[in-house]
Amino acid sequence: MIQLSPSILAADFADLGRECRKVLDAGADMLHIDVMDGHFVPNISLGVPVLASLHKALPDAYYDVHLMISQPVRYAEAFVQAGASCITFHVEAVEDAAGAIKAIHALGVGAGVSIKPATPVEDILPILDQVEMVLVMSVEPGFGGQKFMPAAVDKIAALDAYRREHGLGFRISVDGGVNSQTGALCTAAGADILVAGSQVFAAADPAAAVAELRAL
Ligand SMILES: O=C(CO)[C@H](O)[C@H](O)COP(=O)(O)O
Repeated sequence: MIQLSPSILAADFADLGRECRKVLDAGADMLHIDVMDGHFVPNISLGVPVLASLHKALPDAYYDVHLMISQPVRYAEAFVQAGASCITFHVEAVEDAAGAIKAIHALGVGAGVSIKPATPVEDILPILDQVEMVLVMSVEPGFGGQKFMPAAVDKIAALDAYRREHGLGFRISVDGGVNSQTGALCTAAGADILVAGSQVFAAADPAAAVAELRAL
C-alpha cells in the first residue's frame, strides 16, 4: 500500500491547520514536517512550537518529522514531546548513526534515516536493520519546488532489493520533486511513501492532488 505524506513546506503557513486538515480529509496518510536549521541546509523553516500547535489542532494525525538539522539527537526529544510520531535524521549530520537511532527509539517513536542525493546507499547499509524508514532525497534538501533527480530511483531499487535479500522491514520514502510521473517511477522501484509538497499544497485542488498520488 503506497502512502502519501504531504510536505507542509509548500503550505500556506498563515493557514496551516486548515490546510493540513484539508489534505488529511482528502486521504493523506500523514503530514511531513520539514525542519531546517539554516546550518545543515541553507534555509530555515519551522520548529518545535509549530509542530506543537499543529498537534494540538490535529491530535490524531501522524507526524512524519524530517530533521534537516545539524544536531538531530539534541532536538529529538523536544519534537517528540511536541507530537512527532517518527523522527528522521540525516546520516550526513551525525557521527554515530546507530547511537542516533537508539536515542530516537528511547523516546518511544520510530526512527528514519535520510540520505542526500550525493550520499550512496552503501553508507547506510550497516544500520538498515535498525530503522523503520529510509528517506531518499530526490532533491538537494533545503527548498521545495525543485526538479526530481532521477538517480533517486536507482537508490530506491537498491534499497528494495537489499531489504528483500535480508528480510528487513524498513519502509522506503522519497522526498523532492514528486508528482504523478516521478512518483510512479518511485513506486515501481519499491518506494512505499511519497512525500510531496508543491504538488499537493500548491495545487488548485489539494484534495484532487492527494487522490491522484494515492492512486499510483
Ligand atoms: O524536504 C524538502 C526539501 O528539503 C521537501 O520536503 C521537498 O522538497 C518537498 O517539496 P516538493 O514536493 O515541493 O519538491
